Amino acid sequence: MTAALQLSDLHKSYGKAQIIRGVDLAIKAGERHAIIGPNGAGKSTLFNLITRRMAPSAGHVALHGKDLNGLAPYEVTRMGLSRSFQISNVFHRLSVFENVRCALLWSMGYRYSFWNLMDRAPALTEAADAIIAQINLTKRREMAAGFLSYAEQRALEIGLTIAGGANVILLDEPTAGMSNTETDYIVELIRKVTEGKTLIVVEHDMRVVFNLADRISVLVYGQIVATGTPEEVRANPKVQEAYLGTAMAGGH
Ligand SMILES: Nc1ncnc2c1ncn2[C@@H]1O[C@H](COP(=O)(O)OP(=O)(O)OP(=O)(O)O)[C@@H](O)[C@H]1O
Repeated sequence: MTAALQLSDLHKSYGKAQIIRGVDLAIKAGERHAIIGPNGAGKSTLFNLITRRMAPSAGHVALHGKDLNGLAPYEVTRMGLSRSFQISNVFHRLSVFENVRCALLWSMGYRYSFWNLMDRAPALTEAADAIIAQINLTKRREMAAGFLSYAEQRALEIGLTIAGGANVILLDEPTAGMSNTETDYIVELIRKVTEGKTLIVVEHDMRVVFNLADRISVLVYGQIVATGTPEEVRANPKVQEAYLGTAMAGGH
């Protein structure tokens, strides 16, 4: 079966600094895949290469078998790949509903100037409300996003990421800065909204990684040193070495 996402001998250098050094990875459709690794290992760079925010120095990324080389990021989005950012792209002054509707419009290729026109689009309202219900924010529908709690803002962020109906979702540290309770809440939410989709998540919290992921890849200095199920990765000596045993010890 064609992989949802296939990285082949992927390289990225900045001048003489080689940041991604020959990454090969096949992510299956419907898989939840976590990418972990020490700070500066190249995880965000890898995301930027996958989404075409950056062009690789060498190698290929293929989405559902189609080579992405030469495509613009928006073209990749249109092909069904969507990502969230470490820094939120929620509009704080807009309501929850307006934020979601905005993301839906973007995904359909409209510009913000069509805003009023879209007021008359019941189908759009219905679609926005369905997403708001999925991320458990129906009671906050009219609230300005800036007044939501941190966890709710991250939930909205996830809602915006899935709004376009993408079937490959990339989440960059979705639980960063959260308490344990908030983390558990967001993990459940991610599980729910990515059901049947392919998820690639960069995450530092090992509890989240081992809870959520079907498979894990460990990136160290721009190379994948291990890929496997949580059990396989936990038992891998190279991984234990990369983490000096510390982060893995808490990874239940
Ligand atoms: N535009 C750039 N020019 C030069 N070096 C860069 C650039 N962007 C990133 N780097 C370097 O590439 C390396 C990998 O960075 P990247 O942000 O991808 O790592 P990361 O694994 O996501 O780290 P973290 O876990 O801290 O977010 C770092 O050493 C960083 O300094």
